[in-house]
Amino acid sequence: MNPLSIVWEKTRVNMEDYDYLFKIVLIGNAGVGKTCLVRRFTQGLFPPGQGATIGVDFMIKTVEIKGEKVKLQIWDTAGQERFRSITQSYYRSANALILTYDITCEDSFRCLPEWLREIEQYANTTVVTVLVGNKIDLAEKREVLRQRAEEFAESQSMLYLETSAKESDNVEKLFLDLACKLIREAKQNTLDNNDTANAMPGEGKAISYLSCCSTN
Ligand SMILES: Nc1nc2c(ncn2[C@@H]2O[C@H](COP(=O)(O)OP(=O)(O)OP(=O)(O)O)[C@@H](O)[C@H]2O)c(=O)[nH]1
Repeated sequence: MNPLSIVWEKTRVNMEDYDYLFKIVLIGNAGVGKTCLVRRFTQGLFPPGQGATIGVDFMIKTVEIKGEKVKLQIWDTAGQERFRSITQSYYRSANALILTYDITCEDSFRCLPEWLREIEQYANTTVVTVLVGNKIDLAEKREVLRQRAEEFAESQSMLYLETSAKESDNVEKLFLDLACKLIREAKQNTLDNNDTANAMPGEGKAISYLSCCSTN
């Protein structure tokens, strides 16, 4: 077979590999559990002695929702201040941001307005943002009341969820609910743009969503 046709075949297969492609970026203070959330969701494990992320890490997971294949590109950013200029460059093309804090660490909650300023400055205005309070397995050490976090999230038009990467509480729900919301918005957007006739499987829907989705 001509090598060119092999390349074309592969491209064609890849294009049909999924119905939607979404980019999700996790942000938040160092040590709140971003990497553990990603690894719990993508690999089903809680890594022992997880070290700090250097720069940005990347994982992919494809899930099936109501018969449609959804490819999630998940970007795990370093929370440390010194990596901020690198991580900011990943906001722009994100379809969704998971802003994470640690329910046992008041400081990580108090920094949220600073993170929101970053989002406002660097992310697309249409990005979907979810606030996540992680480490709920450490209930006895809780420093941030759920109601306070819920009210804060509502005031900022963010979705809110509490998770435990360690115990696997709400981790699947976090990513799957987010994927469902992104699909809904992509479909709405496709309808609004009336461009379904030209959409290629695994290609057109994501592209039209990426370019002009509406959120929250
Ligand atoms: N008890 C408990 N510990 C957790 C949980 N999630 C993460 N941790 C612990 O918190 C620490 C930091 O976790 P990471 O996932 O590395 O945090 P991070 O937000 O990615 O940190 P940076 O990469 O520095 O930004 C590690 O010691 C984890 O074992 C959780 O749900 N429960």
